[in-house]
Amino acid sequence: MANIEDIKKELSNIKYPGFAKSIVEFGFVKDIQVNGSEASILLDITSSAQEVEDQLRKEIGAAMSSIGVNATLSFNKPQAPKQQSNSTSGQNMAPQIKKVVMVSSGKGGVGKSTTTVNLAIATAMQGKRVGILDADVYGPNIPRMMGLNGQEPEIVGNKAKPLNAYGVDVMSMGVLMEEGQALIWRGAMIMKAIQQLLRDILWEELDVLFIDMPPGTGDAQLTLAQSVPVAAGINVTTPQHVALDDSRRSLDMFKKLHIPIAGIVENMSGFICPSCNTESDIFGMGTCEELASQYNTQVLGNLPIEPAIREGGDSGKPVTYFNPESVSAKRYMMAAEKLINFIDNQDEVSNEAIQPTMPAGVSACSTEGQRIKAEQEAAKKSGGSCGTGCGCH
Ligand SMILES: Nc1ncnc2c1ncn2[C@@H]1O[C@H](COP(=O)(O)OP(=O)(O)OP(=O)(O)O)[C@@H](O)[C@H]1O
Repeated sequence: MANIEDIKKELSNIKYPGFAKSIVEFGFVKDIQVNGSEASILLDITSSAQEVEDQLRKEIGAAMSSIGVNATLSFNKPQAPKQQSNSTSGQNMAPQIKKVVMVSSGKGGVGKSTTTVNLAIATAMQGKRVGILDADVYGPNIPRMMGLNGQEPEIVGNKAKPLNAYGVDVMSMGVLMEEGQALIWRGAMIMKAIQQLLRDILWEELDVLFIDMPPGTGDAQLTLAQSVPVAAGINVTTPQHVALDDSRRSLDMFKKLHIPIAGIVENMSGFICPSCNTESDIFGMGTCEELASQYNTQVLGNLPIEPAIREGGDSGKPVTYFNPESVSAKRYMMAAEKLINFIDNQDEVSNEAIQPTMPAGVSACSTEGQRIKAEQEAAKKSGGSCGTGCGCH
C-alpha cells in the first residue's frame, strides 16, 4: 500500500505547466493525507488559469493510479481577474490594465515605435507599472529597440508571459513570429492577432499599457478600441505639412472612436548637431502647436533628430534609459509627465460608445462604417433601434 513518501516521490516527477521545475520543488504541495488506497492532496498554485489546474489534475491522477492510489485533489489558487469593463456594455479583454494608451501615426516611418519605447520607459521611470504591446504587425520593431531580439517568452499553461526590459513588460508579434517573416496580413487576421495579444498574454496588473499600432487608420485601431477602453490616444508626426495631413486623419480617427486625445508628439523637430550641439530647423519646427489647438489637445513633446535616438533604437539601448542627460531623454520625460497628468486626471473611460455600433470587420472610419453610422443615427432620431442588437431603442 502506498504511503505519503511514495506519493511525494510520484508528485516530484510532475512539472508545473510551462516550467522545468516540479510542483514539489516549487513547494506547491501543501498537504497529503492517506487512508488506505484513498489520498487527499492539497496544492497551492500561483496561476488562476483553469488550464493549469486541468493539466495538473490529469497528470497527478495518472501518477496516483500508477501506484494504486485514488486521489482527491484540492487547489488553492489566486482568483482570476474579473471580466468586467469600465462601461456597462463595453468589452474589456484586459481588466487588470488600468489605462491603455494607443500610439498611432498617419503614416509609417515617423518614429512611432521610437516614441512608444522612450515614452514607456520614461513613464516607468516616474514610478508607474508599464507595459508595451507591439501591435504593429507589419513592422514589429519593439523587441529590437528594447534589446529583446531573439528572446523567447516563457509559456505558462497555454499563455505566454511578457518579456521585460528596462522595467517595462513587452509583448510583440515580433517575439511570436520567426525573425524576418514577411507579414501580408489583412483585416480579419490583424483583428484576431490584436485580441490574442490582449487575451492570451499574461499581462500583470499594469498602470499603463502602451500599444504601438500599425501606421494608418484601419481595422487594427477599431479592433483595439472595441476590445478595451482606450484611455488616451497619442499621435506621432513629423512637422512637415505633408505629414500633418496624415496626422489629421489619425486625430479624426481618435475622435470617431471616442478615444480621448492625450496629445501630439512632434518628432524629428529640428536637428541637434552632435559636434556643436546647436539645434537647426530641418523639417519645420513647432507646426504641431496649431494642429493641437484645432483638436483641443496639447503637444506632448518636440523631439529633435538626434543621432543618439537612432543609435539607441538600433542597439536596443533606448536613449531615455541610457542617456538620461540628453536633450531627447529630458523631452521624453516631460512628455511622459504630461501624459501621466492627462490619464490620472480623467474620468472613467468606456468604449461603450463604439462597442455595439459596428459589425465585426467594418471599420468605423471606412465608407461602409460611415454609412452604417448614419443609418443608426437616423434610426435613433426616429425612435427606432439601431439594428445592431446593442439594446438601444
Ligand atoms: N528623433 C529621432 N532622431 C533620430 N532618429 C530617429 C528619431 N525618431 C526616429 N528615428 C529613427 O527613424 C527610424 C524610424 O523610426 P520608427 O521605427 O520609430 O518609426 P515608425 O513610425 O514606428 O515606423 P513604422 O511605422 O514603419 O514601424 C528608426 O531608425 C529610428 O531610430
